[in-house]
Amino acid sequence: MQPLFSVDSIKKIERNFAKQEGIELYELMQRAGASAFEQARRLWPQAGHWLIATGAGNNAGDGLVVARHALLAGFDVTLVAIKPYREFRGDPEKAWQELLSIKKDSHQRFDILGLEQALDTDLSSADLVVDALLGTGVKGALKDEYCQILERLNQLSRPKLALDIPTGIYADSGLCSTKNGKDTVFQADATVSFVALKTGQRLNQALQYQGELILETLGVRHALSFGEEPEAYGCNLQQLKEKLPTRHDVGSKFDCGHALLIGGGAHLGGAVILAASAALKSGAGMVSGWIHHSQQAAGLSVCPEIMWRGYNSHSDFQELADLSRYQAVGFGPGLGRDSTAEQIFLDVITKLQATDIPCVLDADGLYWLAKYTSVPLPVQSVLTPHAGEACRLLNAQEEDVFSTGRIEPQLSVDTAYVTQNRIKVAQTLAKKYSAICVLKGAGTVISDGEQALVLAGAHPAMMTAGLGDALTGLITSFIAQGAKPWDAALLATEIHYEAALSVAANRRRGVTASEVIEGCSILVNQLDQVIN
Ligand SMILES: NC(=O)C1=CN([C@@H]2O[C@H](COP(=O)(O)OP(=O)(O)OC[C@H]3O[C@@H](n4cnc5c(N)ncnc54)[C@H](O)[C@@H]3O)[C@@H](O)[C@H]2O)[C@H](O)CC1
Ligand SMILES: [K+]
Repeated sequence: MQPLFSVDSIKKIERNFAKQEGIELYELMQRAGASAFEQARRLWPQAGHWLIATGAGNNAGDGLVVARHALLAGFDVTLVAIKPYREFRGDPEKAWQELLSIKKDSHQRFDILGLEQALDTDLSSADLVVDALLGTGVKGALKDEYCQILERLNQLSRPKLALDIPTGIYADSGLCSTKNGKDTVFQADATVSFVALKTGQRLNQALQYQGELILETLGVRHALSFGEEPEAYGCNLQQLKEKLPTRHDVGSKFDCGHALLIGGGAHLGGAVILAASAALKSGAGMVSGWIHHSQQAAGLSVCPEIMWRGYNSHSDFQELADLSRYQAVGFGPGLGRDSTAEQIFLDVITKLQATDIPCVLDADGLYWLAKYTSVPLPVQSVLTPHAGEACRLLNAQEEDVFSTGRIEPQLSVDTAYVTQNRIKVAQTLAKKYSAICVLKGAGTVISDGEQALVLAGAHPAMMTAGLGDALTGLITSFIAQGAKPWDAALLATEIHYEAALSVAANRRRGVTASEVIEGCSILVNQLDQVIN
């Protein structure tokens, strides 16, 4: 697993490491520039003319070290200096002096352009663009001169490398700077990040702008050994594959878990049908679906292997509600917000409390949970909110129900807050509801209130209805098959994402949840082969 640190922690780790090794921070800048240079050569060996744009801080210093290596290797270099080098102080000044001191061949080109000159010059002779404008030190919206040069650099159809983090991305949140509603960010093909990964590099717009993410530790082998707590950990499917429940050669459907999906109120069948299909196709031995009777025929025609049972009213539902035979319950997709749905919520949650059957709550299940925050959830329940649902759950107060009746909770945080504080929100929700929280979004954050993991990434094809229902079905299925809810949440989230990527291939639009469910089935079976 890969630790993800705040910028403050990274700075402390750098300082403590330098102290421990008896080296200066300038040595780290040297290593940063040298390693970025090597990575750029590896990625784009044909690049003979390097365009390096520098800002005003240590990130610019890293860029000047790259420039020195490029000149020493015999390449042409054009520097674009937003701040004049004569005004540099400290380590960036040292890097500048060292760059000036080298001897280059007379045929080598070495130009330095200020902002105005750069904007007036045809820069298309460069083979590679290196962004050393701003790194982790960026605060607030980018100043105009940075926006202007970024627009120009992004227009160049040349490979682009960002040093540490693309200019315009905030390293703690992964959000980006904007101006007049447009993102002002360097669009990198690759980013060479230094020392350790910053939390924001697995979240939000960073996923769109950083390209391939390469970590150069600069010798800091054990970032965890400097007393700084990571904010979260990143991990991938390779690291999770062992969590897939074992499937034996001999046995029956009764050995492979019975998952129950509850939802699909009147006119709302699609979501629970998708969730139940995902549970079945990811390996549950048996899947039952409880759905409004008006939707039952639709469920049967889509997936006759699922045991669909219809309810008309809450009293019908009570007759169905013997929950003891299931190993996991997925609750909420398309359930609805009427009084029947409310009764069903209270009924199911109360019944499950008396068992050790984990419950995965999604969609309208989360809506009702926000109305009844004080109703204890079954042990090891899993909540799967997106940002909007997370707001509702965060804002919900017990007194909403008990003192003021069922009103919409007072808004105190909004989705922008959730997006900006994804790790903290997932941790807070997990604590508040004593559950595992799977906060969906660009970089899904999973927390049990203590640890937090960032999984999956972002893909344009995933912005489509039904994908969340599929995830609910997958988590429920893995729990039913024997995985611990925490492991099931991690595994399902990553499989869901990887399957969506592979199903989407080159498509950015029009990928359906049904296709992703098929993709999950294929991926689960591939994992099975790898493990066995
Ligand atoms: N500490 C080390 O020795 C190492 C650092 N590395 C690299 O350093 C950067 C972080 O450097 P820092 O000087 O803290 O910040 P920046 O270079 O990113 O920028 C600071 C610079 O930018 C100005 N500024 C801030 N906000 C804005 C804004 N919105 N618009 C315009 N300008 C802004 C601010 O005034 C400062 O002048 C890190 O990312 C690494 O690349 C090395 O990795 C190794 C060791
Ligand atoms: K940068």
